[in-house]
Amino acid sequence: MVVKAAGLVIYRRLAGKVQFLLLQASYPPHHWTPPKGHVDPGEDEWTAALRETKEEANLNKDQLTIHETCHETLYYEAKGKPKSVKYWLALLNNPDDVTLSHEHQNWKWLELDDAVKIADYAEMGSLLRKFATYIDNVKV
Ligand SMILES: Nc1ncnc2c1ncn2[C@H]1C[C@H](O)[C@@H](COP(=O)(O)OP(=O)(O)OP(=O)(O)O)O1
Ligand SMILES: [Mg+2]
Repeated sequence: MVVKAAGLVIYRRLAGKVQFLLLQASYPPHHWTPPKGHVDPGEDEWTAALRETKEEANLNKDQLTIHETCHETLYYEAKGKPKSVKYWLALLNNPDDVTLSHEHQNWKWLELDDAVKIADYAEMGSLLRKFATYIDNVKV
């Protein structure tokens, strides 16, 4: 059985630069990921992605422009079990504050190369690069 999770890759535009939001887990290995978490029984991935974003970063759907057609699913092994994480891309409309839950100890807004470095896992790096290309092509 695959453990399902979902989240949002949130970015903002600041001084002409695109920055991605990454949260650092408050437990080992203190890894950095976008807001995301487990899909509850009976819940779909979209609903879980929004719920986890609210719980982990205190950002609501109405603060975001979600690019519904830009999404990707990562597959990896976590705690000995196969896990899937579906991410959608979302713009934070205004430079609003992030508030963390106890699950995270820090957050950063990072431009693409720094985000790829801190996110560490190769597939997450590819996902961020793909989403950045999508952002470059978004008509503003
Ligand atoms: N993209 C990835 N590829 C491989 N391993 C990863 C990746 N992201 C995180 N991990 C590792 C870090 C941890 O050792 C383990 C579980 O991390 P993660 O999937 O972030 O779940 P989590 O239990 O910390 O939080 P959540 O409840 O938000 O899913 O997998
Ligand atoms: Mg989580």
